[in-house]
Amino acid sequence: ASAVEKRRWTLNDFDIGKPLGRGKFGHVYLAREKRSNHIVALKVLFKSQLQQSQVEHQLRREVEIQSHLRHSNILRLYGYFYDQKRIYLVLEYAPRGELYKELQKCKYFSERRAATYVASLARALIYCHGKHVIHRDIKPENLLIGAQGELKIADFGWSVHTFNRRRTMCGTLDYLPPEMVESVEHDASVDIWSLGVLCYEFLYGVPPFEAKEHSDTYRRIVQVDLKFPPRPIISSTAKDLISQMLVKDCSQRLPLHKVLEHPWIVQNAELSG
Ligand SMILES: COc1ccc(C(=O)Nc2ccccc2)cc1NC(=O)CCSc1ncnc(N)c1Br
Repeated sequence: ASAVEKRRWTLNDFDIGKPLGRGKFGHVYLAREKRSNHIVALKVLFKSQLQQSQVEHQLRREVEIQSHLRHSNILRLYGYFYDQKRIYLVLEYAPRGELYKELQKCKYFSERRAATYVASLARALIYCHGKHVIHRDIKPENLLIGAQGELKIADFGWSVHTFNRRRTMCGTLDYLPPEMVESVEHDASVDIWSLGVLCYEFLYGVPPFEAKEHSDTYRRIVQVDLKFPPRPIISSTAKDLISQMLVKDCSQRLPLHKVLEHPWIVQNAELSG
């Protein structure tokens, strides 16, 4: 049986360790599954909170989606169990923690590090789209770092299967493409836009359409008001890739497999990344 084989887990199957952070709707703890000694992250969600936010169906869909996803750049959801008041998610533990903290610490990443992350995210999204799953909420807060420094997409709180494309507004505005901000039909190309926003933020330390007021961010997104600051100095190939992903017409955005062939990625991404 695998290290964390899926059985009817209860809380007694785990030794609970330090708190790892406050994820969406709940707290996350380091934990060890007693039988296998396997280290995991245990996320505790309160049923009452899920009920009042009407996200139980979302969680059920997410658990269903995650059970079919196996990719080194996607954080595993090994399984779940519940008791009277709580639902517990047994998650893969990412030993090097949260990417956004790393970005805050470094201010911005080198072009090699940014390209390595973008390449691994592109591969993870190609894998998801191949399974008709769009993520729709790729942002630094949802990214973790594995033991070898590799990126792990960690929260599918808003993912949907493409056949039931939703118009719901979700997550912060910064990462949403025009079609979601204007809440019209959207498809897998939303993840290409978000990857472009992420690439910009990895290189400059701030998202491209950031503004004080929500309404200004909204306007900058729908107008694709993309500007490249003079500092830090970024290569023209990096700007070219970002400009090909942050395109208003979703059918004109650079497809993910073309992202992996772009000169900036080919010249800068570490293969292992
Ligand atoms: C596959 O990862 C998830 C899958 C699902 C959900 C989730 O809450 N879904 C959800 C919750 C309510 C309603 C609808 C969806 C959340 C995560 N992941 C997380 O919350 C990340 C927890 S923080 C952490 N985890 C590992 N190693 C670390 N070092 C850290 Br820090």
